[in-house]
Amino acid sequence: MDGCLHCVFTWQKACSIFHTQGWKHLRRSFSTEKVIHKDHSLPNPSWSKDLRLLFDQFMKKCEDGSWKHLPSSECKVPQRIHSFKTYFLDSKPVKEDQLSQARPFTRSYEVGQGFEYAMFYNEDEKRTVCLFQGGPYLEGPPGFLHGGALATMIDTTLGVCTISCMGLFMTANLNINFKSPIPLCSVVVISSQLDKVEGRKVFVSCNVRSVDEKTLHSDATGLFIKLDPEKSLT
Ligand SMILES: CCCCCC/C=C\CCCCCCCC(=O)SCCNC(=O)CCNC(=O)[C@H](O)C(C)(C)COP(=O)(O)OP(=O)(O)OC[C@H]1O[C@@H](n2cnc3c(N)ncnc32)[C@H](O)[C@@H]1OP(=O)(O)O
Repeated sequence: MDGCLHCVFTWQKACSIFHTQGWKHLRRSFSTEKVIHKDHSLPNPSWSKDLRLLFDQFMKKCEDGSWKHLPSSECKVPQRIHSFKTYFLDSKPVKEDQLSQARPFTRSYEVGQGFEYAMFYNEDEKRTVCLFQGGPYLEGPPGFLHGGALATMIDTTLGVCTISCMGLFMTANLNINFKSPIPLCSVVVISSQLDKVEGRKVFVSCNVRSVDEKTLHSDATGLFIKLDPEKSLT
């Protein structure tokens, strides 16, 4: 955990405050108070046995320090958001009343209905694993997970992999092969890794497998670009 901000704070809340109230407010939140928010990446009653077992297995792997659970209380992000401020500080691309409604997409459903997931990060191997259970509101074909919901989790996992390794980036390109449909409410493992860095470009990839690893549901590659402070996003 980075040194100077010893607060417990959700990544999601950080994004929300950052987007709705701006960088100054986010910075104030960190400099004047310790804010404690619920960690959404811990087991809850909606988690299936598979998800709990996998979560426990990965928590065990964390004991020797090789893997790290990435809780909602991750502290690194606000410092890394610093590099974003150039882009958002003075721009108002979205109306205030709309921004006040904003919330992180993957945490915007009731518990158990949408995206239930936990992520783990291995710094040495530059890998991030996401244990994902897609709830009933994420249906695509009857009884199966919507491809867009999987794309969201792939983007998020690759994004976290990139951000954990390299700082703040945005997705420029995402290529997904959907190989086998995912039964709704089942658990899959999204295993991602950083493949290559070329200047501002980071190439990452992942595969999505069933819990027993026998089914390859999907594989994907992503290109993330480090933002150029000289350019505005809006
Ligand atoms: C506020 C942040 C809070 C963060 C907190 C994190 C919390 C939780 C983590 C969750 C993780 C979630 C991850 C979700 C990620 C997203 O979904 S981001 C949203 C979707 N993406 C976008 O909206 C991006 C839109 N695009 C852009 O803004 C820009 O195109 C860009 C910023 C990506 C790049 O623009 P620019 O900086 O001008 O780059 P360029 O100079 O044009 O290009 C640089 C090099 O990259 C190559 N390149 C660019 N785009 C592509 C592409 N699509 N495909 C292939 N290559 C591309 C380009 O050719 C340049 O290459 P060279 O340098 O010439 O070799």
